[in-house]
Amino acid sequence: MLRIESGNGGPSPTPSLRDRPAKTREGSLERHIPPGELAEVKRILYGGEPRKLDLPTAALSAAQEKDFELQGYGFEAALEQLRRPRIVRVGLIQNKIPLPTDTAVAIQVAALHRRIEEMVGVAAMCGVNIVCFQEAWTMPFAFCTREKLPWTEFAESAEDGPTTKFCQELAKKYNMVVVSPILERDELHGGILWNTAVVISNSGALLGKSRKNHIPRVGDFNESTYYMEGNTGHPVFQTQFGTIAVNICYGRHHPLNWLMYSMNGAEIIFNPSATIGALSEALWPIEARNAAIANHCFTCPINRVGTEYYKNAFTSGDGGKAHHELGHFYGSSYVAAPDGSRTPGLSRTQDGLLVSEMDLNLCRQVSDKWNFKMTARYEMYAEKLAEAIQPFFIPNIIKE
Ligand SMILES: NC(=O)NCCC(=O)O
Repeated sequence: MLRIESGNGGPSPTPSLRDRPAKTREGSLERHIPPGELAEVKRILYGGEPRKLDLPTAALSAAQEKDFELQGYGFEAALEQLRRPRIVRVGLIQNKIPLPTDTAVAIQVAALHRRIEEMVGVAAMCGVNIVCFQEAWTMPFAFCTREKLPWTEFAESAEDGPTTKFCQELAKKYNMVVVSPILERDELHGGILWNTAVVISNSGALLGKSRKNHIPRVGDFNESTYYMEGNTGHPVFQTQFGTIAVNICYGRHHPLNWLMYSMNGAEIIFNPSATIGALSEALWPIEARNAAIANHCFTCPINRVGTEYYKNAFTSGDGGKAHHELGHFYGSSYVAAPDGSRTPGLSRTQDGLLVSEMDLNLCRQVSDKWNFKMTARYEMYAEKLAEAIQPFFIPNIIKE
């Protein structure tokens, strides 16, 4: 069952940031820092502020009517002589599950399809070229329960499951690349499960899939009960709009995981996630932003919103009381650029669509300035890592 949070009941007017409750840290800054100081505080915290996009009025009204936040920002790059600007609009979608978790599986999936369909419709009005949804977007994040049924029934074929077919229709209809992270059932290999992002070209063709490389063993994120570490490596997908990769949720904590997508040429790395406030909210603004800086690329972390309620209580194996909720998913999806600048985050509590316009030429421009790829000592790290993974590794500690 889903706990309904206040403000969830229907369309609400869009107040100015100063009147808005503290749903984001940017909202708090806007409300409490004197306007004269705000620009300087933002410069220090965020680097250059991306420009606000002028989104179509029809899109803004549709978002308001359908009760989700719509924000748009644009990142600038310098004009070059030999390359045209490579402008792409990326859409990130964060959402609550619309129905209680004990509703029939097929009805929950259908309701999520309907919700995403209306949000993608608005993304199309905003000229979005590539859209990405949150981790395991077709289901509640029920792995905390350690129960198999009914949750494993949400798993689908990445190649021809109903959700992939649904996304292919959206991709064709809107000429949009769709990144669809699902729970995958792999019929070719004994029907086992994976946590997988399916990537669909704007033509509607299936481009491929990328499986979650790092499975959490923290708190109630009991995902290792359901699926193993992915075996697809670090694929990148060359689309008409740019070269993209998907680093699913917990992979965000592993700098080398980001690096490997970047090594394969990713210009935009999506990070569809499901994570909760008590665990990771302080890490959230740092990790993907740092990855954008370190790898000269754009990063796009997305987190779901809301608190999901489970009928059967589960324990955390820590002697504490059994409980019915994993925690509060705090949304706050954002985009970070290679120069360290970033958009404000979407709401901590409300469904939202973040539209970001980026000139991908910025990746090489920042790389030429900071030269992290050139100055890195990959051969030294590779040699040391090869040694460090040996069972009888001797750390290089210098003692008196
Ligand atoms: N979905 C997932 O991997 N969550 C783990 C918690 C986190 O990485 O913040």
